[in-house]
Amino acid sequence: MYDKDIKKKGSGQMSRNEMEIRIEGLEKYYGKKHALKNVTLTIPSGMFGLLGRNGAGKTTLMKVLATLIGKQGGKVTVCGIPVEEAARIRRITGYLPQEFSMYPNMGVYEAMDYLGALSKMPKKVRKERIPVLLEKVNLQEHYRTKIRALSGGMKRRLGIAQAILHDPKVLIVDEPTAGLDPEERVRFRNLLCEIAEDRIVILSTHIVGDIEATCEQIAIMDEGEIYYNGTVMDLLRMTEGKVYTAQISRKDLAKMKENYVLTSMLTQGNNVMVRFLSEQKPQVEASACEPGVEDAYMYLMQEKEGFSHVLDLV
Ligand SMILES: Nc1ncnc2c1ncn2[C@@H]1O[C@H](COP(=O)(O)OP(=O)(O)OP(=O)(O)O)[C@@H](O)[C@H]1O
Repeated sequence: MYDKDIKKKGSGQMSRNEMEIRIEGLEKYYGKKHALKNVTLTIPSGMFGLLGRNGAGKTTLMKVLATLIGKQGGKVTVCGIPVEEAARIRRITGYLPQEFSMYPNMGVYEAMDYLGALSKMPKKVRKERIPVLLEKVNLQEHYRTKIRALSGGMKRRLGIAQAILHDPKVLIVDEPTAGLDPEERVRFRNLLCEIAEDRIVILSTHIVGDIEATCEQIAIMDEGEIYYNGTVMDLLRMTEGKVYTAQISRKDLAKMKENYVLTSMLTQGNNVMVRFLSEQKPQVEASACEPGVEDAYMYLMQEKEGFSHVLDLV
């Protein structure tokens, strides 16, 4: 339901404690499947990235925060409100799920207006707010366009507009850039950064580039557990001095793969430019280089699972 108090008490007036999500010892099971294992995390305001491969538990965590599913153990508060108080949380939270679909036969403005009416937003407020939001997501020229006729990127942007229609303090976005072309992906990330100026925005993704470009604070999840929580800068520092590049001949590639975790390869004629991880100075002729988030992620997974398993990720 639309909460008039949100207008009166903007996020700018909230105390620091109120503008964070606290998760302590969170446990979630689907039957016997242990999907979240003792998850402890504090999410501050701004853009927060949740990175992990498919099945890591990201969607499950997002759904608990959005009060779409319950939990079995632990304590979770969103801006000071316990997740058990679902109605209060929903008033301050916007959610864009992985599979987002919205009334395909309605026009863009019509659908937004309908959603606003459903949440009891007064007509006057809808008339003021919807045009501002559609301009923010760059759909101002598509008021009458039927939703089914929008491109994937436009639909995603409309998804954001509907998720922030009630001016939530928290926006949760699950895997938003999958399937978008590079231009749309950049536009979408920039939009999220803008929205995060005075909110908590959680971006869950398995695409390292999305995190690298937008988030200062991140968490890395795997098999229901948090393996890293901190700044991107600190994550990169962990991998400093462990990333190398080398030009090798194609015939040496198999051997290289046996000995090192390769984080990228670029074929150049009969040669291959490889980027790889090595704790010590490698035996092959190679130059040290600055780590990127992808290198750091692979390094972390190698630490966690051992060399042979991480090869499956490449
Ligand atoms: N409703 C469900 N019933 C049973 N198991 C589930 C259910 N939903 C998710 N799981 C399992 O819980 C684990 C975590 O799934 P989750 O969807 O949260 O991961 P994810 O990181 O979001 O991955 P993806 O990006 O593929 O959605 C997976 O092993 C998944 O198979």
